[in-house]
Amino acid sequence: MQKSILDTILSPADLRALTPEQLPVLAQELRRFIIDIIATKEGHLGASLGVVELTIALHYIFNTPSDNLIWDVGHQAYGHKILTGRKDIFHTNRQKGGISGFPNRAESIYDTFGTGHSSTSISAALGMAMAAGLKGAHNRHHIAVIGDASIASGMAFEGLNHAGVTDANLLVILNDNAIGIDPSVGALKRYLTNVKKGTAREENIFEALNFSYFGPVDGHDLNALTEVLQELKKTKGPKFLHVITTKGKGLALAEREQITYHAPGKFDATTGIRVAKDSTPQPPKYQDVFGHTIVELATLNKKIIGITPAMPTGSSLKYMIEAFPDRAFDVGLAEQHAVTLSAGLATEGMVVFCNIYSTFLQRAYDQVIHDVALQNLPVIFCLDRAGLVGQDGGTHQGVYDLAYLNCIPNLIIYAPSDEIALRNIMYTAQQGLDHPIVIRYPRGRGVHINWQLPFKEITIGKGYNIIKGKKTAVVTLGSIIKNVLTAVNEVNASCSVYDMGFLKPLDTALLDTIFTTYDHIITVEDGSKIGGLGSSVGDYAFAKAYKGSLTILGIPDRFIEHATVEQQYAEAGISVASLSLLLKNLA
Ligand SMILES: Cc1ncc(C[n+]2csc(CCOP(=O)(O)OP(=O)(O)O)c2C)c(N)n1
Ligand SMILES: CC(=O)[C@@H](O)[C@H](O)COP(=O)(O)O
Ligand SMILES: [Mg+2]
Repeated sequence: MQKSILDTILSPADLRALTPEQLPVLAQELRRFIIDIIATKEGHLGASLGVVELTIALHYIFNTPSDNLIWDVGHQAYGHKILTGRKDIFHTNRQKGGISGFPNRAESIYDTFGTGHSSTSISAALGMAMAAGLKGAHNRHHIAVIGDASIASGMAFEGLNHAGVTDANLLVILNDNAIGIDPSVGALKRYLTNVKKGTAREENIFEALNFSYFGPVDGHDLNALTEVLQELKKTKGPKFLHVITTKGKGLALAEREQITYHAPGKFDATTGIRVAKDSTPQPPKYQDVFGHTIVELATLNKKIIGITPAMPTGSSLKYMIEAFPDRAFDVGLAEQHAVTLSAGLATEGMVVFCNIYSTFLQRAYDQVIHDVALQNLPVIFCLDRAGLVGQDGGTHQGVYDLAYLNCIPNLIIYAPSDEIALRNIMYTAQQGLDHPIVIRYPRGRGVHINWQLPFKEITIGKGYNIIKGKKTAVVTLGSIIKNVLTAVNEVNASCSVYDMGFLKPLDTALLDTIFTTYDHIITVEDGSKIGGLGSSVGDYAFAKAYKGSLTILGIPDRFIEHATVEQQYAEAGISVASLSLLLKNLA
């Protein structure tokens, strides 16, 4: 059988040997290859399909990896991976032991900078360009490809602001498809739309920032792309190229339903139709419990406001945005702004639910301390995707929140053991607390089919005994209790199980009882072992001169890479099997 052009590309050097006429054929093959693999292996789809031509053009014109190419977020880098020697292992994408779903420096010399969180590419590329300048390597090019949602983030502006006063050999390419995961929002989006329509009356803002501006260019026209990139190669200093693309390009359904096809799960590679989900009733996703409960509460409490930074679908705040468009806001890809905006709203007595994925709140750490906790403003943070998140891997793990929040005064920190507890703590929090509260819950589904029960108030700072046993107490919090209870039942362990619920305030009265009752305490959490529940219990045990032994289980002091959540639990020693083994040995 005759080899496809794609089969002959083992590295960008092979790509650069092609004639310009061969490039559109390669684009077709590359698109097909991505679709065929992602249809069964799952992953991010729309973003990579949208940059197929741009990816080919960049590796064709620039001398990668000597020229540095950085993909912002990195969820659109599948074509880049395939063209840079990873075609044969692309089917292992996002699986344990396989390649990462994001650029990763440990994986390839072509992945010049690890990404996953957005809006870092301009700063990183500028750093590389400045270093090259200092080393006298003035001919090397440094390219940041950033999306229209990601460029609206503060960090991207910080990079542009600095780059504009340098002579760095930096090329920023705006891949403008007018959508993030959800449609892009904000004044910048409006401006970019006007630029595309030729109706922008303002001075070009990128030129105003001292960038040489090129575009807008059709990002699916390989001739236009290669031509403009050649031109850019000859232009010195900071340059900006505005490329217009369609997310999901080449798969009709993905073009039409861009939100769904950002990461569609399994689908038919020919039709694009998604594989039907099991129709038997299932417990709800935690995100939907949040999304529907906030609508219920907002109906009763007119002061409730909902905030999300660019994740209305992922957080399910979209339900409130639909129901109460004047009280629920997608503020764009801007976690820092989301937190301080929430603080501002709280100063005026609004009851603000600020929903941010655990991993993305890392961006707004100072805002949590300086703008919320220090001023003791009762913002209600809902941290979705807390704990281990599975295939997104190391960049997206929500395992640091308990530790990085534990040390902040004034914060209440709660991890519901199930979706009913999530609902009840949301109800409790909106009644008015004296402090800000962080509610952290995992990716995925809860455990109850009937979860929409009447609200019950939760007592702040109170933990509970769930199972009574002898000698050993297992002390836990959050949804990981499911693994603990399953393990206890499986091995018929004669231990007690405590659901602390709150990391802060810690139920020290309950701990006092536990210290006097048990010789051995095991803490279990799906957060970093350092600084979370185990650390707090350990500190308190030390202060109380507890004579028994303490075993702390949680996420070890290393990054947990992509795998299924179950595999990641096993790696951390908190899977049902690992807990069963531990409890069995105790018995
Ligand atoms: C700091 C941060 N917040 C949120 C996200 C989640 N996220 C991943 S992709 C994405 C949208 C990116 O949109 P855009 O930059 O336009 O790229 P596109 O998907 O359109 O290629 C968001 C919000 C993230 N990765 N990082
Ligand atoms: C690339 C990125 O950051 C998002 O697309 C993320 O993968 C979403 O995660 P969920 O699938 O958990 O919403
Ligand atoms: Mg976009």
